[in-house]
Amino acid sequence: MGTVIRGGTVVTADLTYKADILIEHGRIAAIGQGLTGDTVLDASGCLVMPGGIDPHTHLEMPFMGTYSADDFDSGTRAALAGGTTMVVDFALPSPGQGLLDALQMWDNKSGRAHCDYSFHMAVTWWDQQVFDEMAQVVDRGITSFKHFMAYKGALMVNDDELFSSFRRVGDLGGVALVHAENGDVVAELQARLLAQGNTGPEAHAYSRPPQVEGEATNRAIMVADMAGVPLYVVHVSCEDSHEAIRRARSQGKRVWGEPLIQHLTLDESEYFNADWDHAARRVMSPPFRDKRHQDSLWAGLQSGSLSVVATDHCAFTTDQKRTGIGDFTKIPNGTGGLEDRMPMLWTHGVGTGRLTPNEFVAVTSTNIAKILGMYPRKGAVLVGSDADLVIWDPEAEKTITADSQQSAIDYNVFEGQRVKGLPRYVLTRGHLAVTEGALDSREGHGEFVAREPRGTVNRALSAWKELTAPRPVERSGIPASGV
Ligand SMILES: NC(=O)NCCC(=O)O
Ligand SMILES: [Zn+2]
Ligand SMILES: [Zn+2]
Repeated sequence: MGTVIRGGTVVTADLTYKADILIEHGRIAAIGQGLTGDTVLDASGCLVMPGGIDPHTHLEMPFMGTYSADDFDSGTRAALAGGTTMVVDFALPSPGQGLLDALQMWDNKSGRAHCDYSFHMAVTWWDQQVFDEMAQVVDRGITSFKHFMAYKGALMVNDDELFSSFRRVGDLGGVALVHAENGDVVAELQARLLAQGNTGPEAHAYSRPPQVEGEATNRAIMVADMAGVPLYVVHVSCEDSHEAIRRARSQGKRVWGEPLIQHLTLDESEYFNADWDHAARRVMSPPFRDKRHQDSLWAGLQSGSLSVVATDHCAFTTDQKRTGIGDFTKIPNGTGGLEDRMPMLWTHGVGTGRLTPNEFVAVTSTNIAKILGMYPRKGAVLVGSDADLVIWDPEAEKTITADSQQSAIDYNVFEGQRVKGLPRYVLTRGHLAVTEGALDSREGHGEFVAREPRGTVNRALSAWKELTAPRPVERSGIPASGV
């Protein structure tokens, strides 16, 4: 007979209405009035929404000489506790490593997941093997390929590699992702700052001004346009990058931008804290910005020029951060946020009137499900969709604290923040994983979600590129050669 969610208000990206929901075999079986089931969850006073999807996590990622501290166990527990029912992580080949080989490593790690997951494949180097294996990666349901324009000497790819890879992704019907920062300029600024005796975490922010992000975002947009591939810009932190995306979209280019909850709610003053640990714990790339940039990001979500709110969850312990004492370039880059994204965005977005509840659903779930080719299995409240649902109590409150979090690290960048709006229940494919903050999730419950290439945006872009492709002019009378 299944589980019934009774008496709530269903909120999707485009609709708000009162209805019960019946769940059977992990999927939504019926939506209507007066539904019955073996188990009844009381949703009175609550909103029933698609579970959050975080398309940007780095769980157990090898990076800067260490591994990010949250793995698929603690990371997906954190996700569920905060109302996120799916994560998309990055399979990251080390330079010279094959894509399929890297995928095998990520397959092994993800067996511990408590919620569903998928992968983006990173392109960190380029040759014929990478070109060939990209097709097999797409056949396995991974249709998005990430490129780092920063991290020179490690993950960074150059423009020729970027163009070749973007063309390949376009031909395979996928989406190109970029971390857009000019890695050459960052490396120069880092060296100069260190030489001048700027060794503390604040120098991390000085070494990555908004211009390095704006320049790289513009470049990636132009390269993607020439390659004929849809582009998704991760962790957009500033007006300089947002402006490039906004302009591209107004010109009809297929570009999406993803701000993070950290950039929306924390600012650069964190790096000037007198406590080294406090500042280093917040070192991430791009760094936090000033209020003007934050306002730009919020406006982008309101106007639709930015599409998705993610976390880039890449958590390091204080001990790991301390590797960079005396040299800010050695502080592992990354912050957490998986458990806090939904409550923080609700509090600072819906709670302030910047976002409607429907817009909240769009930017935390539905938009990315469409962009990545998994809608309406994910990101929807429809009969047949996976029962990944969050029953959201807009009146429930808590104070964020590391002591009560699922994440394995010893601090929380949002420590002490009061949030209003929390999950009453969270269901992952029908399994009740969270009840008012108490977790009852299962390690290994999470399943890999294969995605479809050649979505509607790809097809439209391909049709346009084909129509406007260079063609030789047919000429009847070609003059004889002068020789
Ligand atoms: N963002 C960050 O600082 N760390 C994670 C890796 C990345 O996304 O660049
Ligand atoms: Zn990045
Ligand atoms: Zn990232």
